[in-house]
Amino acid sequence: MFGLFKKALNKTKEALQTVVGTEKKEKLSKEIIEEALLEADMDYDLVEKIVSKLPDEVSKDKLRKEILWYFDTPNNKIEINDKPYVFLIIGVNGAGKTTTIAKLAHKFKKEGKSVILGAADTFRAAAIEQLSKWAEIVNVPIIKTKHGHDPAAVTYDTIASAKAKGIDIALIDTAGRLHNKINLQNELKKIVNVAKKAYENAPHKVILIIDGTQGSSAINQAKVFKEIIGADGVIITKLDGTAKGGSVFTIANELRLPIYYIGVGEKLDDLVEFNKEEFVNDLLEGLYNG
Ligand SMILES: Nc1nc2c(ncn2[C@@H]2O[C@H](COP(=O)(O)OP(=O)(O)OP(=O)(O)O)[C@@H](O)[C@H]2O)c(=O)[nH]1
Repeated sequence: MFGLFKKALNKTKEALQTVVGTEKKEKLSKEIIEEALLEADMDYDLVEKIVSKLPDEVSKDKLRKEILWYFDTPNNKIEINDKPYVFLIIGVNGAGKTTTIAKLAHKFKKEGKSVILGAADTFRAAAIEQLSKWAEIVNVPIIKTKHGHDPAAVTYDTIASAKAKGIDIALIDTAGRLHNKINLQNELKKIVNVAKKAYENAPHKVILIIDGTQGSSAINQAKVFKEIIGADGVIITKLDGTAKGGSVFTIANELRLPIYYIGVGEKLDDLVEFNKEEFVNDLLEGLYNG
């Protein structure tokens, strides 16, 4: 069970070790803990809250309890309880939407479910091509249209096709950047309305993809998406590529949304279901070196 987040926290561990060293520790001083958590990019206010409750010398267990106390995100698993179950994937360009859709498709297929993709990011030709390549690799059908065509129509066709063919899950990609915020808002709202026309329960989950390497700018962009369309939860990508593992706490606290998965690499299997206790355990293992 443990160690699931080791790959995600590899670089963060290295950053922590620049502060605490590499030998195993029973206790750490609260000053060192403060410095290490800030080094891992945990939000300053959060670090201050945690540290204010600590004695001078702190055991791993004590610190685990304090961090979990402030890590106020529910462990929400996605339960596929309808057919088709429709996911709308939103987020800025480059956050990892396309790769994450491929990883989700791969995961659901491994669980024996059928999947269809919808290429509703019609704003960029490359996005349609990229998703088509993934569909081929994962071996799932894809509904697509020409660059510039109506993304709501692609959404409708994807859901209608899932219904007609008895497909379990539809994963729909969306554009991350239009000409401006109003355009983006109008397009996403239209996609949601049309999804409901295709199937009244859709979309079952609107998932916001956040680039874990981007720090506070990613959080501000995520807030814009949450504000204009709403989201049920997030997936944080590229945690393997950053020493900012502490940003997971900031994202959870600022957005107040469940974290469903963490992206830990560019391969199809590099997607880990999030669990806050395990995540904190792995982070503390990095801090106390064991
Ligand atoms: N290391 C690492 N790289 C990732 C992860 N997820 C995505 N990437 C990489 O990040 C880059 C951007 O990912 P895309 O999936 O193309 O991002 P996107 O949001 O769909 O971007 P557009 O297609 O430009 O809208 C690619 O090079 C991916 O391989 C991850 O969890 N870890």
